[in-house]
Amino acid sequence: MRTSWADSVAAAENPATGSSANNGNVGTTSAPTRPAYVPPHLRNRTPSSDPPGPANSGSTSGADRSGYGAPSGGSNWGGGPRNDYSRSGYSGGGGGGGWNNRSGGWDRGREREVNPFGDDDPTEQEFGEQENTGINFDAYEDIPVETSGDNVPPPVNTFAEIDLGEALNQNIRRCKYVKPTPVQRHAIPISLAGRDLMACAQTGSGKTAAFCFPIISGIMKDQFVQRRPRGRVAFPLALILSPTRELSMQIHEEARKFAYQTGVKVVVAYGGAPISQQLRELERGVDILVATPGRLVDLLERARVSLELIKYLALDEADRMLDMGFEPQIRKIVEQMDMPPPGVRQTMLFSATFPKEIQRLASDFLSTYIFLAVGRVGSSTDLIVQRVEFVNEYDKRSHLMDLLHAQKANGVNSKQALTLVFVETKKGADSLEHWLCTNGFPATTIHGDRTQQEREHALRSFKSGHTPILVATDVAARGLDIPHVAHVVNFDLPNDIDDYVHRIGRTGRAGKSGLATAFFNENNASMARPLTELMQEANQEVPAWLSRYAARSSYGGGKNRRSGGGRFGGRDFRRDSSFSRGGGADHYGGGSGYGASGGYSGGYGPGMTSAWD
Ligand SMILES: Nc1ncnc2c1ncn2[C@@H]1O[C@H](COP(=O)(O)OP(=O)(O)OP(=O)(O)O)[C@@H](O)[C@H]1O
Repeated sequence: MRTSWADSVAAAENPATGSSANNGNVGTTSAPTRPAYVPPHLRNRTPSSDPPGPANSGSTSGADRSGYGAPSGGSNWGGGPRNDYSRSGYSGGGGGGGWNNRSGGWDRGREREVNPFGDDDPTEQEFGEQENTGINFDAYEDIPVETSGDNVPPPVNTFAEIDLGEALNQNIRRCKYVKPTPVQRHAIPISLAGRDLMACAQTGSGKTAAFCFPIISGIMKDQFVQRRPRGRVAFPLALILSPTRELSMQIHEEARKFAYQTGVKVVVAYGGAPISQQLRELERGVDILVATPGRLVDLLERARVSLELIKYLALDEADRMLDMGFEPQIRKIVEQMDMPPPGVRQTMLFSATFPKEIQRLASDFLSTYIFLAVGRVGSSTDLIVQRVEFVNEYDKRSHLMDLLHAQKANGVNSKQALTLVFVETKKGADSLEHWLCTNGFPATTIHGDRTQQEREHALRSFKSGHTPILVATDVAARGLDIPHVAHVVNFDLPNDIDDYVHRIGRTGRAGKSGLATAFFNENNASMARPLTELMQEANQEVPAWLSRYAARSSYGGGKNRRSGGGRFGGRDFRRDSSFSRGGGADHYGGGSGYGASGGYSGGYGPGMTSAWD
């Protein structure tokens, strides 16, 4: 059996040169014919060289309760560099300066913009030290892909095949993305063709870039972007919504890298942080707004943001955004404010899981969309070794201790092998963190009762390896991309298999392997069957005792029906007759109005069902 620690820290092969796949002439041929790109918020304005003030600087000093180490510098969490966008840099102006032209104003802008890669010398060699040199793409080669919808644009094999623009291509090289991941291969051409998209791809497979690249590229290329008034109200062109503050911050950091020196300005707004700073940042102009729904509603109600000019709407973790907790806020933002309707704006929904009920809801927000499934909907990646152990409630702490001691005994450098422990409640998180610390294991915690400053500090401390154990509630379950998470422990199993998929997806990312251990006992009986099926799908060894639990349990509805039906049924809900309106030929017409009868089939074929009963 693979050992988690060795696996997770082993750098995969395929060191990237960073330039091989992107040496094509993408974007260069059309430059002379294009007019200069001037971001709309800078039009009608006299160029000036005075830099704006500091952007949201995040927290820096909150002492962690664990008392283990201070956060190291250079972390991506909070404390971000200033969005020091040079105004003169956007002028481009005459002399044939196009959006991919490096002369004139464009270059001046490049000099002044803070380098989000954390290195002031943006040479290819300097970027060679980045994380992504170890991607094992072979892990994704034979992944099944399903698309449905009308006239699906064909996938690409390289970034060079897509006209993203030279500035963006250069950032892709800086990120050491040598070639697109499968979801990027399919989703980027679809989005660039202007199509609405519902995309489902496994955790850690590069969905962020899949929606960021077309948005950035689209804004860069748009010669007819409306002039936007400057002043108290911000008029973003793209809106990216995500369910948690930390995920919004992460998307912002990523998008800033992708948008570096493109002239596209990315701003983030999330709760728990001072709104005044975010307002100042918005006033300076925004092309792409990354936000959590609550803070965005606040900004909209204060009339400080208008969605009138939105051309691109992306929902990350879209199924979470449309579940009962968030749906009213999302509907308010998307349907009841001034956002252009589906068909006028372009909408992209991404997640690793997409229950059919949520697909149906989501179709309200889309127009004639394409459904894309990379891998099985809601499946976990088989890069993650999944173990389930029977542990009674009262034994959980000592069992965790045994695991941690075993890891320590393996002598793996803790900075390269982080452990993320998921628990059910905020109190449980605090209490477990305290217990771990008093037993000599540096731990910190993230959950909804901590201040935003504490949350950000905890993440920085974990990410840097200063505190190699993070005890978390589901607030950390989705989207967070933390290198070196080698082990995810489900100390308390969630009640929903999709939550499990997202939690374990914090390891085994971007082609690397990882380990996930779940503590299972009588209280988790309802999870036995979906867990068993998920593990079988991912070619994991299922303990005999768990199979017996699964055989005893039955589905009485509830949340644990596998997303989209897994391998046993359809994925795109439009293919499921119980969701169609009269079974007509209109299944792929997209849009709203599918007469959902609530007849969720679960996707489990009769043969399969009997195998479990
Ligand atoms: N083409 C690429 N080449 C190399 N690395 C990549 C590529 N695309 C993305 N990555 C890296 O893969 C990691 C995972 O990407 P990302 O966070 O976008 O995954 P995700 O699919 O959104 O995951 P989740 O479902 O957990 O939100 C990131 O570190 C990212 O930088």
